[in-house]
Amino acid sequence: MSWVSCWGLNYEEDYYLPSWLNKHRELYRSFAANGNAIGQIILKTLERELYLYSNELTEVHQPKDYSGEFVRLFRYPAPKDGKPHITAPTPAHTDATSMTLLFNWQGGLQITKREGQERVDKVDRDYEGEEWLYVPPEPGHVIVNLGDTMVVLSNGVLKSGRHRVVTPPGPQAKFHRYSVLTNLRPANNTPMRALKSDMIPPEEENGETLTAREWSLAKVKAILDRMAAAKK
Ligand SMILES: O=C(O)CCC(=O)C(=O)O
Ligand SMILES: [Fe+2]
Repeated sequence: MSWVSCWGLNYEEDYYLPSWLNKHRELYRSFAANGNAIGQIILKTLERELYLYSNELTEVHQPKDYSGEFVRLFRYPAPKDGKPHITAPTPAHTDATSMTLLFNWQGGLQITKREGQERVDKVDRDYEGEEWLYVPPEPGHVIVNLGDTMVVLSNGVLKSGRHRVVTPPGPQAKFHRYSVLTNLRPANNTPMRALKSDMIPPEEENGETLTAREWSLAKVKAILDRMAAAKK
C-alpha cells in the first residue's frame, strides 16, 4: 500500500504542496474546503443533539485555524496472485481525527461488530475473534467516520468507529484500490477535555489538559512505540 498525505495547515492561506499536486492547487483547496463545509453541517447537528448552545464544536474546526487536518490519497495495489492479503493493508484502528470523510470506489473498508469498546484506544490494539462487516461504497455518497477527538469532547457520549481496510471482495480484488480522504480536526490549541452540557457527563478533574496538538502527537507516539515493541 502506498499513500501520500498533505497537511493543508490552514488551507485558506499559506500551505505547501509537492510539485505534482501543486498543479492542481485549486482542486486540492476546494476538496479540503468542501470537506470542511460538509463536516460543519454534521457538527452543527451534533451540537444540537448534545445540547451545546454556543457553537462549541463548529468554532474549533474552522479552516482559518491551524490544525492537524490533512488530505490523504491511498493506492492499494491488487494482490499479484489474486489471493486476499493475509494481513489487512490498513490495520484496525479508530481515527485520531474529529471526523474523516472517505471517498472510494471499491469495497474493502470494514467496520467491527464488537461492542463496548474502550473510550479511546491509545494504541489501536487487535482483539481476538473480532467480527467484521464490509461497508460497500454507494455512488454519490461519502463515508463518514467519527474520530477519537469527538469521544473526548463528548466525554464518551459519541463513539469513534473502529475500522480497517482489507483486499476488496470478489472480482474487485483484481484492481488496484484508490481512496481519497479529508478530515476535520480541532484547532491546535483546543483543550482536549469534555465540553459542558446537560447531555455530557461531567469529567473528573485529573490534572493537566492536553491541547489537540499534544493529544494527537501522544496517540502517534503510542502507536509507534507499540510497533517498535512488536518488532523486538
Ligand atoms: O483507505 C481507506 O479506505 C481508509 C483508510 C483509513 O482508514 C485511514 O487512513 O484512516
Ligand atoms: Fe481510518
